[in-house]
Amino acid sequence: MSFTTISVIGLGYIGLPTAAAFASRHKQVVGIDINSHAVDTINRGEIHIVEPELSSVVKAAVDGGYLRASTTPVTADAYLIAVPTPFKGEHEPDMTYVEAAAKSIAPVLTRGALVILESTSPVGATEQMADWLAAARPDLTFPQQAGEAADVNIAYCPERVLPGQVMVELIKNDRVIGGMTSVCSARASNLYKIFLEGECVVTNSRTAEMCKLTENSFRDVNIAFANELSLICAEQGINVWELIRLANRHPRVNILQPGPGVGGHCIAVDPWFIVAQNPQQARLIRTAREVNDYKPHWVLNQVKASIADCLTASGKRASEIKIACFGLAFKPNIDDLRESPAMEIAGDIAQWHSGQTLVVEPNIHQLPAALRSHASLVTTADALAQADVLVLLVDHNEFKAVESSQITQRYIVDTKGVWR
Ligand SMILES: NC(=O)c1ccc[n+]([C@@H]2O[C@H](COP(=O)([O-])OP(=O)(O)OC[C@H]3O[C@@H](n4cnc5c(N)ncnc54)[C@H](O)[C@@H]3O)[C@@H](O)[C@H]2O)c1
Ligand SMILES: CC(=O)N[C@@H]1[C@@H](OP(=O)(O)OP(=O)(O)OC[C@H]2O[C@@H](n3ccc(=O)[nH]c3=O)[C@H](O)[C@@H]2O)O[C@H](CO)[C@@H](O)[C@@H]1O
Repeated sequence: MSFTTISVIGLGYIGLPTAAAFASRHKQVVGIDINSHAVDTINRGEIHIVEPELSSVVKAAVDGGYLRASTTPVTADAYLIAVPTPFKGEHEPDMTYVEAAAKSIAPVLTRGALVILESTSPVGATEQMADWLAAARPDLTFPQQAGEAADVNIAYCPERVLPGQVMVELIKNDRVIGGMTSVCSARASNLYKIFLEGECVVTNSRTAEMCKLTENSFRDVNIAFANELSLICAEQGINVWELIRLANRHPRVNILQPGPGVGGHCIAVDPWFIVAQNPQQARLIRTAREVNDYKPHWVLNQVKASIADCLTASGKRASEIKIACFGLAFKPNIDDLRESPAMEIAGDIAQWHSGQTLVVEPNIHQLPAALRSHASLVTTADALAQADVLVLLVDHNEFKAVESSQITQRYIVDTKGVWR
């Protein structure tokens, strides 16, 4: 059965580009979101998030009549669920958004529908989602009871696009297809082939769930290695950036870069899903999370030491010292502040420091509420002209473009090795 109508549930960083990609191939796409501001914005042909090349694709899709957004679920041939899966409490996966999304589409499901879970999820989540749908629709059969002959097909197909390059990677990346049966996998592959240039690699739903968690845990562990090296090098008086450059000249060594910590919606979150389900086995994965989560505290201590040096050398009072934090986003050249170590560090500095805290973040127009009363948003030029202590937290292109002649300060904490 082919796909004429497609519904994407959750129109955020993943759902909106996915909906726009299907619509750009002239499928009839209805995006569903509980956020009416997002829905209204999309229906005007505009976007509520920052992602290169997304806005023109959404505008063309909406203007062409292929994409519309709504707060009310509608019947479709295929449903893709891309709602948040954060953690709650002691790093337990919070599946309440997936549960709500599944329950919201259950009433409009029809025989022959395909439901795909794209949200990053713990192992077993797709089977759980199938149970929620089956409980809500006893008149339809699902793969658990009916196998290949089920009325509704279900698959887990994780998303692995890199924020900042979503519109390219969405099309080009290979995609893992974890159908609950082989029919589910075949149908899910056919759906993605509407826009996919990469390959569809078929497995079962549990392996596909674990594959997504594995990819991000692999990266987290490797970044933790780099962050641990940065602590060791500071102790030993060695430049960690030079050290890594040299070690990476070995044909089989490829160390990642240290930074202020690991942020974002994914790498700082997903490894915990493995730890939560496998507390005895996942020792390295847990330690990597702890190493990366410790890094912002270490940076804060470096900043405090720098301020102490500045106080001694300048004879100023602490309240007269101006600190400038460069960057709030969780990685370079994006506006996403979620789970950002830079935000955490800037927030802690602003709370703790009795003098002025200046913040430079070229990708936002207003400081987030948590910072607004303790810090001011300024330009790079103003921060460089006014501050006594510079704290570089994100390697945005704008900061990389600063000439060494523009930096007159002696007190610099550079977490990304940009102003070495
Ligand atoms: N952002 C990424 O880089 C990325 C990459 C790969 C996988 N993922 C995963 O994809 C999923 C979505 O992430 P995101 O970054 O797009 O999140 P997001 O917060 O940007 O977007 C999620 C959207 O879902 C909406 N929503 C919440 N509950 C809903 C419901 N019941 N019905 C309809 N809409 C609902 C929210 O209003 C929001 O607009 C998560 O599981 C995430 O881990 C994200
Ligand atoms: C396996 C993988 O690649 N997964 C990607 C990842 O996307 P992301 O944008 O979250 O990933 P990163 O760019 O790695 O950034 C994460 C944090 O790590 C910091 N960092 C990075 C490299 C480094 O050498 N040193 C660092 O310190 C960086 O500053 C930032 O805070 O998860 C998405 C959602 O699941 C995936 O879809 C996407 O494929």
